[in-house]
Amino acid sequence: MTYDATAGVSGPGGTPPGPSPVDPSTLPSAQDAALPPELAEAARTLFGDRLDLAAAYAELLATDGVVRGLIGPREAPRIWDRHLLNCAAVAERIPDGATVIDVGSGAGLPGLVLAIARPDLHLTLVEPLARRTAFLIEAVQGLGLTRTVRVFRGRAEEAAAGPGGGDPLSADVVTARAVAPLDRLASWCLPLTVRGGRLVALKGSSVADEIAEHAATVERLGGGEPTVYRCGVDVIDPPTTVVEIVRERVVGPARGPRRAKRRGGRSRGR
Ligand SMILES: C[S@@+](CC[C@H](N)C(=O)[O-])C[C@H]1O[C@@H](n2cnc3c(N)ncnc32)[C@H](O)[C@@H]1O
Repeated sequence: MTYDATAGVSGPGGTPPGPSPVDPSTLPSAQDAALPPELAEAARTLFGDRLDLAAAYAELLATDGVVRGLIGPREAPRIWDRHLLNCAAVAERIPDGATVIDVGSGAGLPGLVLAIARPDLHLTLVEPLARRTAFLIEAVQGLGLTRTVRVFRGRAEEAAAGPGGGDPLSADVVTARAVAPLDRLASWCLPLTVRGGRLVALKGSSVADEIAEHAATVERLGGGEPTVYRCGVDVIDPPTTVVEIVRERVVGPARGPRRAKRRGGRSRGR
């Protein structure tokens, strides 16, 4: 596990080996990441004057991201609607100047997209896999986001415990997309959230079933009632569905069965 507060460089030769060599004729091109004209208005609304930066990230995903096996080749032509716009819409749920931890960032979704759309946020991208964090570090540097984004290599549970015996990571908002079912997500993400802060999980159409199944566990973990919001209404179609859970109570780690207390207070050694 490494804690990279400055999004340090993965220099030439420093990148772990990716998948086996690819036939150059099948390599994705920057063309695949071109913003489709029908999405241009939504992209301008969501990224404003950072649209060029979003386009640079789209290109990186569609080329390097595909070659290094971080996203599937079939995703390249869908990068804007399924990934960038879908994730950027969630920015409306995040308060000004908030600290944000994105758990299971993968290739930077939604964390890097939020950093691009919202320069007022401070983000930590939490991702355990070396190949992915190498890509993230390079992307953060290449896109000029080192002032507001850092990359933590490790699992959410390790970040919450305090990396290398240091301070635990925490943030006002913890985001996650396509990482785990709601019960596991809450157990990983609520400990990373400040009290009164919230988990914002991007979910699909079956979110109501997931909430029904896991609400009791979420409550036990100190979470409030899960609430569903639709983001980007009238901007993207379909809007992005998120479920939010406020960390209402700080619950300690699970303990074993309680021992019966002795009468008369603490026991004395004999
Ligand atoms: C299906 S990918 C989704 C990546 C990205 N969020 C997206 O939407 O494209 C799930 C990611 O979660 C990461 N992950 C799995 N368990 C994790 C944990 N306990 N803590 C942090 N990340 C985790 C995986 O390494 C993987 O990159």
